[in-house]
Amino acid sequence: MNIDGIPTRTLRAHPEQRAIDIIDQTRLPHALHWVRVRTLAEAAHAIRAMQVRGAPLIGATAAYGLAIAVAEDASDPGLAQAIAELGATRPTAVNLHWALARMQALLQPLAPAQRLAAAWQEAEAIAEEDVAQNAAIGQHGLALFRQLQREQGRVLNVMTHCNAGWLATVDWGTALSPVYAAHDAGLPVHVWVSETRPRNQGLLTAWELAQHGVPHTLIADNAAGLLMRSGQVDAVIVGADRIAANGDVANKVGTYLKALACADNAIPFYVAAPRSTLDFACPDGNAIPIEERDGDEFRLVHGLDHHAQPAAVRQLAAEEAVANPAFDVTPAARVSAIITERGVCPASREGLLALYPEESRD
Ligand SMILES: CSC[C@H]1O[C@H](OP(=O)(O)O)[C@H](O)[C@@H]1O
Repeated sequence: MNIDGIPTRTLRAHPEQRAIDIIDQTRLPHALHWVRVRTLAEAAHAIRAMQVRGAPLIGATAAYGLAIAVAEDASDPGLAQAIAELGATRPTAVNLHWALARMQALLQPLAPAQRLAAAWQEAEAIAEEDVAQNAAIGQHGLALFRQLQREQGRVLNVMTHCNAGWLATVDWGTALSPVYAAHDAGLPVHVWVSETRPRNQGLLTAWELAQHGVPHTLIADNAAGLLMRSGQVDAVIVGADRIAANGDVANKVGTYLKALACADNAIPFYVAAPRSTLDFACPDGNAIPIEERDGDEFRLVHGLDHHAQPAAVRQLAAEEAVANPAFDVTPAARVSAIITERGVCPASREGLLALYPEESRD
């Protein structure tokens, strides 16, 4: 897709070379650098090191990573090893595990010789579904924004947290898809971009929005409450890494605090996510694994010369001195609505099953 003529697709497949190109997001916003992924090890590294990040993009990359792995070794042990290696990269985003389970269900019954073509085709299907679903999320979210903007009668001030833009998906984004749809429709929107520590995905959102000329303001995540209490925020919209069957939402750490502040200021709190983020087998937020990442993500300030890092700082920040949970859980009661490709629903089991009746276990 192009927004304002700027390519916004984050993953390019090269079936003839059995490889994919991805944007190395650890180099953004300073440099837009594409990396070719040719092996299972490179695909696993890209996810683990967050060269690719964002729940839907992680899922699509894992699907292609499995297709690349099958080109290396299509045997049953090879398939099992590749699924295990990719599945161990990051625990919270269910999209990764959903994509691997879908690929495994397709490939396991096939003879090894049939697996490569089928794997590549299914990975492409997963990627294209993500594009279409995120575009639909944009339209459903746009309808909500139009209603809010009519009520305000001025520029709509929307806050987001972390990056749930096109960089976090194969295309369009989830939380930012309604923002792009509004921008393209001429609906006046301004975005408060809440920064996230330690990986600074807020800068990715600011970079994206700047590419498209969408008015935005980057803020420290802790400034959100001040803006909400002073009437400068009309809605908050975020992505998700896993939505449990009861509507509890796992997302970048700091999301829960936004939802609490929204409740205290009567501001709607929306979560935008495609089907691959919904986990109907996960009963509630307590069952969602929260990724704990390496403390060096806090200790080392990227962009500076690591070697200049004073030894004393590293000594002070000993192993046990740093906790680095990458996500938190927002209870369904603090979520105003979930925006999916099938429409908008309450954050509840009933609400989700009304949109996805095929998932009912009754
Ligand atoms: C479109 S969902 C994006 C979701 O993923 C981000 O996490 P990470 O950057 O660690 O992969 C964050 O939670 C976003 O909301």
